[in-house]
Amino acid sequence: MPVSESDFSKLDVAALTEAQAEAELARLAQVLEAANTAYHRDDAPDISDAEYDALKARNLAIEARFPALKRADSPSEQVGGAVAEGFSKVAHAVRMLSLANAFDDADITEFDERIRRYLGLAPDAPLAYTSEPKIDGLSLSLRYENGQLVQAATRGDGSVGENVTANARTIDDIPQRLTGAPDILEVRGEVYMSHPDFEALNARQAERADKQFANPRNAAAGSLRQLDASITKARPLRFFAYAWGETSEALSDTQMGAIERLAALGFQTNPLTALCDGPDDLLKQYLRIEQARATLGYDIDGVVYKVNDLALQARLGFRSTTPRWAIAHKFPAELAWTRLDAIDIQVGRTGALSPVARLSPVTVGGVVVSNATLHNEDYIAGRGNDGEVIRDGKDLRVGDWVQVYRAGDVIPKVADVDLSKRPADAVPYTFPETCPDCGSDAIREEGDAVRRCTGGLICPAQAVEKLKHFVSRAAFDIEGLGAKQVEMFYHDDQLPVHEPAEIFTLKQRDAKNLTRLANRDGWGETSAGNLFQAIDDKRRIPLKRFLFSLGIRHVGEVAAADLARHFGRYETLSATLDAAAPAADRHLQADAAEAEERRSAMAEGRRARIKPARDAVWEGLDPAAKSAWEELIGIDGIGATVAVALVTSFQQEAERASINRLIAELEIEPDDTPAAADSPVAGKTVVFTGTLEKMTRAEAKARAEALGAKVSGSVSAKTDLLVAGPGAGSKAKKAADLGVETIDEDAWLALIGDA
Ligand SMILES: NC(=O)c1ccc[n+]([C@@H]2O[C@H](COP(=O)([O-])OP(=O)(O)OC[C@H]3O[C@@H](n4cnc5c(N)ncnc54)[C@H](O)[C@@H]3O)[C@@H](O)[C@H]2O)c1
Ligand SMILES: [Zn+2]
Repeated sequence: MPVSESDFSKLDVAALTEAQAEAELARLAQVLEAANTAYHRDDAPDISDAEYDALKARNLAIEARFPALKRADSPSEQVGGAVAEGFSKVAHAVRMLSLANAFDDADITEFDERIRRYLGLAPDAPLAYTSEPKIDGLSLSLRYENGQLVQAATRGDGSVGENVTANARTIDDIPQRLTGAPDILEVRGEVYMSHPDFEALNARQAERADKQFANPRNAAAGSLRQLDASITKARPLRFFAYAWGETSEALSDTQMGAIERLAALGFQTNPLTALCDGPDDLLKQYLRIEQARATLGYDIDGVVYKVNDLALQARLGFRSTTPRWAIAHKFPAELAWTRLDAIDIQVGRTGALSPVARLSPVTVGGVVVSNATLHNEDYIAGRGNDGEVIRDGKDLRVGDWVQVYRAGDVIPKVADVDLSKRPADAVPYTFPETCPDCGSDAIREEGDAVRRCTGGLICPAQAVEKLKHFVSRAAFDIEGLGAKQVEMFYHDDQLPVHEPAEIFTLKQRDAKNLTRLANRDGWGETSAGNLFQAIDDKRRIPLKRFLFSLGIRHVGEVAAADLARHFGRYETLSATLDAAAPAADRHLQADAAEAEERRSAMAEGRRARIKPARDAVWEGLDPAAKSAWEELIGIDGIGATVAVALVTSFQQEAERASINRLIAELEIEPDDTPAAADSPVAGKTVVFTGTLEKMTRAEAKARAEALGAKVSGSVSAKTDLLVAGPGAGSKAKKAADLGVETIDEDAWLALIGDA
């Protein structure tokens, strides 16, 4: 496929023409500038660090291939972002730079080779480095004159930073006064926030309905860069010193010596700082620090290596934005190791027992992760959905050292386990065979990876989840009655709500109670009155919302809307479900018969005869049941799975009784698509087949439905019209057999007035 001009952002750098490269550099300059502003100035990044790093690397690669195209405002020449408004500016006596990045082992060997070349050192000449964690916070420069802290500044764009002196004075780790320090000393390091402090801050913010911080780095940056220093004071910030700017006399002649001197002056320095004698040693230290990452209690995003000898550092000097004598070896963005502290079982609305990993918090891809899904019992045991071996068959145990994986916005997963770190007393996890909530048997049906509680309505966990679903946004959406309130009423002795119908009897029951809701703690006349009013407002409800709110397995918003559109009225739907019940049974029997046939065919070494096996089961079924069933599964978007789930819950006595109690409280609005009445296809059942050339199948369906037609997936006696494009097969034949009118796409467009 030819790549259009606007698509070359996806092109390989090696494939770019000069013109494309120029346009791409312009695009990258703009995108990176916006990302820098969001990240550095507003402390609210809108792309992930990995995405940012990839864009930056792409920019560099294009510049390397087309040096002449490098822009005056090239992102590779810039550090950080501009000073935010409201702060006074501080010009740095010595620029505050960034660090070059390394992502794999080869980058580190190259780093060492480059330095040796630059200095003219033989490959075997000794060359020592320091290695230290790369703290994920923001850098700060502290200026001391005659031992007094006189100024604190952020990095800003590297040359000019923000004056945050008053803010820095509120941080306990930062000494106000030094003894025995050079007359002029600029100490540089990282301001950061610990995990527990970060969590407590976000909890406090939530209580005040204030903004949540995505990760400790953003929280630290947002807290330090406050125009009102009393806000900074209330935020528990910390500081690690690891570098220096202007000094009136040298701190030491080595990096390590300088760090020790800073520690002696009263600064916090990182205890994992170590001296290494070459790339191999650096990589060992990298692994050590990566493994320690989850237990540090604060975020690090890599390991920094620096040439130890300060005289050599001076000879190596700087590129435009980074020193030649240091490099940041970054951790992979989406992976992190941490401890599996516990496995909890959550019971869902449909009874599914879902195992959840409770993890020691670790930041992965810019987000703190403390929970991850473990899918189901097979996954914990090291088996995939089809019984295949996963993670080399390694199971997961409480206490294990596990690798957490997170990509984009997906729920974090546990990807791997390090058996060498398994505690001696770790035992295989036994998945519960009873519901942790109600004690009912939890069983696994054949072919289902999930174990389910059989308690149904008597299971509190299921009941509460069902209620939460019932009041959710796309369902009844009752103002003032969210997940929290539902949970509260579920456990309330005076005014309990155990099923949806009881929501609608709250007001009436409350009136009979000695202590009225309005007189309870946290409530008043107004709030109780508002709640009852909001509930009354939802007594009239559109059919599709009603169906969705029932929380029947497989019946999501789309299926609910399809059903509502097809049946129009609740009574029609429920009558069809009742009529179809014997057929749904047969369908399940046919599935069982098919499985049995497959098994015996396999054992007998012959080909399975699926169709005859299934067909035999259907013999002698009441035609009314069969036609109701066919109507159901003929609805576009509704398959046998949905149909069985629907019929089963409507046949389940307790559940049906609960639905009937609910209906008694409601007025269900029939679904009649507006503007449909005057269309020639309104009320008609239409089937599309073959290739449509002027529209997609989805468009055709949406358009037909907007005009009040019902779109079905299969041809039956109830079909009014078949629209057949080229390649129409069995459906066209069946329509001809049944005498159903068949037209082509153009005739269809003419009929609905779209030609
Ligand atoms: N998501 C976004 O939109 C976005 C935008 C801009 C930048 N970023 C992220 O910010 C980072 C780039 O910013 P950068 O230029 O500050 O580079 P950097 O953070 O990768 O490296 C330089 C910084 O590391 C810090 N550091 C921590 N520990 C250190 C130590 N022991 N020794 C020396 N320095 C140490 C210093 O503050 C220094 O300024 C990248 O991780 C990038 O992904 C993200
Ligand atoms: Zn249960």
